[in-house]
Amino acid sequence: MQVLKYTEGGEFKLHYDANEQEHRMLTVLLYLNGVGETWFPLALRDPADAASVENQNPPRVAALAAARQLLPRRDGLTVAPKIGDAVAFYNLLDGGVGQVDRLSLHAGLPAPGVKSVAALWYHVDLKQGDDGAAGLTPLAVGVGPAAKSYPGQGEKAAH
Ligand SMILES: O=C(O)CCC(=O)C(=O)O
Ligand SMILES: [Fe+2]
Repeated sequence: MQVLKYTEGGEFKLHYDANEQEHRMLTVLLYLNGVGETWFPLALRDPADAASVENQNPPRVAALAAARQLLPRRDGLTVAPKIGDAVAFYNLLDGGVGQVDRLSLHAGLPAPGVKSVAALWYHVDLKQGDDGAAGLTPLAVGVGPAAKSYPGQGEKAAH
C-alpha cells in the first residue's frame, strides 16, 4: 500500500499503474479525506464505436495521444469521491494475465486542497507455460507496491 499526500495544486499526471514488468492487475484507491478527483479519460466510451481506442487497445503512445484531446469532467470518467470512498479498477486484460488495458489510463487531477489517497495494488506474477511464450499463468497474487516473494503457486500472500 502507498499513501499519497498532495498539497494544493498537486497532481499525478496521466499514467498506467501496470507495465510489462510490473503486473499490477488491480488497483484500489481509498480516498482518505475526500479531497480531489481521479480522471479516467478513456473509460466509458461507446463500445459500439469500432474506431474507438478501447476496441484496439492501442500502444501506450497512441492511448496517451488520444487522451490528450480529452478533458476532465467532460470526457471519460471523473471520480469525485466523498471521504472514505474507494475505487477499484483492473489494469490488465484477460483477467489479469494479458496486456496492459489501455483504458486504465488515469490521472490524479490538480488538488483543490490537501488530498490524501491510499493506493493498493494487487499483483499477479506470471510464469511462462512449458510451451514457451504461450500459456502465461498466474503464479500467485500478492498485495503491495512490490510483492517480491511468493509462498508458492496458487497461494495468496499479503505484502
Ligand atoms: O491521486 C489520485 O487520484 C490517483 C492516484 C494514482 O493514480 C496512483 O496512486 O497510482
Ligand atoms: Fe495510478
